[in-house]
Amino acid sequence: MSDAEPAAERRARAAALVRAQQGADLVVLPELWPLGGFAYDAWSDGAEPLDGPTADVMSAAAKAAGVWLHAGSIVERDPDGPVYNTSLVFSPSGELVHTYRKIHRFGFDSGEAIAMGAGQEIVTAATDFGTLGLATCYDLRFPELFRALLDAGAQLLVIPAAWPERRREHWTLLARARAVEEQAYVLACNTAGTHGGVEQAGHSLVVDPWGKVLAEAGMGEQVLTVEFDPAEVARAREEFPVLRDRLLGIPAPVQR
Ligand SMILES: O=C(O)CCC(=O)C(=O)O
Repeated sequence: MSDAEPAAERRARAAALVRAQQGADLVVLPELWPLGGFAYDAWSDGAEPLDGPTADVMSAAAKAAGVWLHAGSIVERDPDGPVYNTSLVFSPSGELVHTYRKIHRFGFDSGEAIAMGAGQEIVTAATDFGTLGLATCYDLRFPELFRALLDAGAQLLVIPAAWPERRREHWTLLARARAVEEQAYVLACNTAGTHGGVEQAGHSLVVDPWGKVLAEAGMGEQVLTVEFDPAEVARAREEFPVLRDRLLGIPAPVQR
């Protein structure tokens, strides 16, 4: 992905990649890819509604391939509010069945916390092969969100991202931590190339409920194809039932 590539070309290229995945169950794209990820100068002009050009193209691509499609995120223009970093999930018939507005906005060296509104809803998506739990990029650092997704029934945690190369160790470590902690699959799809001059980490990865990395991409743009058994979530939770030992209600701290 290069900063210079126009959104229409990115959409056409992404749609062709999705169409080529016929026979897959689920396809996942990264965060904010139509606008070149974290190139926040482009966000205001490039924001689009939920029935805008990215949704149109992705709906058609999901339908043509007959796949569940987590189409990464767009800058959503809400006519009544701010813009949001919003993920889109399409069914194999091309229907937009779920959206998720990123809850934790990245405020460190990015304008996201200023430019975007914060999502307020925990979102899960029931599919033919299990329940997806939706999170986006920086959300990965906040385990309480993933506990809430677990409690809402999530079995496969899907995390599109635009994570920079300089913190790649955190990306892979946190993806594995969330998988072990929630005893769930983690499907973490990251951008490659540069956004606004920032080198992206690539290294999309799929982690099983035991924390084992089943597949990991390199730094460049690539399609990562992974076969796994969603029933492993139930097996892992049964075989090593650590989630049963959760403290339901943290005791108040004692002053000594
Ligand atoms: O947390 C990080 O290190 C990166 C987060 C980020 O780039 C994002 O939320 O898009």
